[in-house]
Amino acid sequence: MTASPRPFLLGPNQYGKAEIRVLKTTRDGATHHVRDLNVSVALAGDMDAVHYDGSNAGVLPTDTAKNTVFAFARRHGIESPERFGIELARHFTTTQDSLHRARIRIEEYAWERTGDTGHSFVRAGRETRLAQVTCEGGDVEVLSGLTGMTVMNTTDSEFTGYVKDAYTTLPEDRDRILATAVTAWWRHRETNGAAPGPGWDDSYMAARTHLLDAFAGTYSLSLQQTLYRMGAHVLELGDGIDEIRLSLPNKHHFRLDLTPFDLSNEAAEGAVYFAADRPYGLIEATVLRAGAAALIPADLANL
Ligand SMILES: O=c1[nH]c(=O)c2[nH]c(=O)[nH]c2[nH]1
Repeated sequence: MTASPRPFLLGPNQYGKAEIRVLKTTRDGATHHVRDLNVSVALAGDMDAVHYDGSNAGVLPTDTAKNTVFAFARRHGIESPERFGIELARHFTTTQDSLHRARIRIEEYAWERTGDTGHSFVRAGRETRLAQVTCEGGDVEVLSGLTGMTVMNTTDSEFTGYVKDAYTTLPEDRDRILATAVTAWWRHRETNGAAPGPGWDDSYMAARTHLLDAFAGTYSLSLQQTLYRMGAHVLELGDGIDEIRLSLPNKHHFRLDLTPFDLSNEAAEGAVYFAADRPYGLIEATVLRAGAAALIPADLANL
């Protein structure tokens, strides 16, 4: 007797351990160094049996994935989020026959030194560094990125000449504040996980600088134009970066009408603004090197 076909089929699936918080210290005499990561492991492969029949024979426990992260931090150290992700992704896919794809997503929190002890730190109020490494069929894809890099220009930004319909009330503005919290992911051309020439940490710092330089250096006619300039600057000056995806919330600052209080409030006078937190415009785009494929998912939240 042949089994009747299943009415419901298993679709795309993955499993793993999310948000493994690991802090690695290294000591250079009295000078200590720290790397503070939040690591998420997502594994995929031959997982029909566990879903259909409850057979765990091909399932590496998520608890083991967590232990592996801690053990690798001790055994290999954490040179950079990208390198650590590559080591982990390769490990899972090369040691377990049932696992065909490993995706390691890492957030790094920055600490700055305080005092002169060599072992005292203050958590930096900076952006969060991001890395994602995907290992599948021997190929390694490395994305680097950042989120929460809040920037503002208090002039050199306008928004005029836009479409006006029956519902448009927005006044044209030739001197507005432009502020955003940058989320960016960029893709490294190398598919075998080789570090870019300057190394992962310097490559990251360079891309961050290029984003900031383009934001500060662009006279903005729209956040869309600023976004494109920021992405293009990273592709132009970065080392081996083919694609960058940016998500820029427009953190609106509305210049107030203070005439009821007999006060003018022009930008040129040093105006007062209402910093609105929502709703916000959300400007998102990928910028690509000509000839490169768009491989970074459009929905960065699901990356
Ligand atoms: O830079 C901007 N782009 C827009 O598309 C837009 N829409 C809007 O209301 N304000 C702005 N600002």
